Amino acid sequence: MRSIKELTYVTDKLIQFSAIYSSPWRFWMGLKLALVFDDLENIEILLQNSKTYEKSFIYNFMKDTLGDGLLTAPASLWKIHRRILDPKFNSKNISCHMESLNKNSKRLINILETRNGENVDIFHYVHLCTLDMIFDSLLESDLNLQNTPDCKLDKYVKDVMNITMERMSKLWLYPNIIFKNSSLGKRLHENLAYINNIKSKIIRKKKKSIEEEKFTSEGNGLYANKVENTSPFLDALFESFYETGEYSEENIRHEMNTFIFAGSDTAAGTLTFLFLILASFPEVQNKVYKELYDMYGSSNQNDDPITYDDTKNMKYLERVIKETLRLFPPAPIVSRKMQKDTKVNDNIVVPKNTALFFSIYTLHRKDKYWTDPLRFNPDRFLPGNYDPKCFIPFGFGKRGCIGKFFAMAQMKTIVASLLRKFTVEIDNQVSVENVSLKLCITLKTAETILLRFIRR
Ligand code: HEM
Repeated sequence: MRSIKELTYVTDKLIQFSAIYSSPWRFWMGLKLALVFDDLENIEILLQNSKTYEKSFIYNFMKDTLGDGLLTAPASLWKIHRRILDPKFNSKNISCHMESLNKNSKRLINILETRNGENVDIFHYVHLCTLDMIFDSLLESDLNLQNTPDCKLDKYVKDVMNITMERMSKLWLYPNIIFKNSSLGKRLHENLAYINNIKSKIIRKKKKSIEEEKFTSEGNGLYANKVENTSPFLDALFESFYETGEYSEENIRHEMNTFIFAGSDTAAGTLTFLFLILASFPEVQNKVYKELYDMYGSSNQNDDPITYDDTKNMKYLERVIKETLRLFPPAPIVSRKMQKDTKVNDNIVVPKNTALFFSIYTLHRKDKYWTDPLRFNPDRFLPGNYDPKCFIPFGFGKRGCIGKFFAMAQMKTIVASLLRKFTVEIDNQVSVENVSLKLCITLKTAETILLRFIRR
């Protein structure tokens, strides 16, 4: 796979090869052997294996941006940092972000009200909204990008992904020294400098507030006098920085970038597919609305905001989101490096250093695991109707997504907020088969999706 076109349309290739070859099939990337798995049995064994905690070389392309953040960290550092951050993404800590999720969804409602009935580029708006949510709730900074068009942060974030993708497709840009001096490398540097500038302000503000609150190591520890309403995530990073040194300032910067990128683009991509589906399948949209109407009647979100418990009760919406993630998983492939020669089963021994690719995309579309796989059918997710092991949009095993509960709360709040207020329409309804896809680090629609939000 050498040209950008082939890499961009990798999902087509995956489908093509997965139909011809049985899992695992192998290919060479230059001198590196790679195996692609899309069968449940081997994926389950391999992704749970502690010998596959190390990420493959493919993640090195993201290192300029994410450094040793969780997604790209070597296994030894990842274990320490994941242990620190894991508790910050449990239900209790997610529920404290609901105020921010409601506030930023309301901003999106207000913007769409001004565009009532017009065609809008849905990805653009939901991307701004998810970025606002990450900055506001996790990084204690209400940037309000949705109402600050002069701040081009979303454009820089998007461009970083485009540049990374372009580099992956150009073999001559693989050596760091060549890439850094290329025009693409310089553009990446400029984009990251812009994002860094915003992060520096956040770090300065956090340090100042810690000093002002006199977080001393005496008495009950650093956070003895902790102010309320701070972000558990940011607190954990700085607590570890001051108390144990397990996060350095550079690690904190990389972790912030990791959450900015991993937490906004994935959800925005999924929401784009989801609204496209709702506009194309009005019967599904009506059912989601009915569930919301049963919960809220025609009350206003100002008077009746969405609580974390509400999001857990949105059972039909949850199935619609799951069905969207099944057909359009934002991370269609994840990859690992095998650290030792490993016998997977009687037929397969994977040699040390082999790059393993797990194709979530084809696993989710195989008729071996899913009845009528291309049919959009949320009810396949009713309890007992499916094997949860075949559904892994958030990855699998210990290196799976840390933000999955946050992501579900974020996406449900946005969808529920918008559907309480608007119906969604599209000029030409689509079917699952004819949604064209591209890979730009995460899975996206190949074309801009224009939808109309019409006030109820
Ligand atoms: C629809 C939304 C999302 C999907 C489908 C998704 C999917 C994934 C997947 C498949 C992985 C594993 C990657 C791998 O194995 O290489 C992952 C990892 C990760 N995700 Fe998510 N994600 C989503 C949203 C989020 C959000 C909202 C956040 C942050 C708040 C987040 C933060 C992360 C981080 C930090 C990792 C690395 C975890 C580690 O290696 O310990 N993700 N995600």
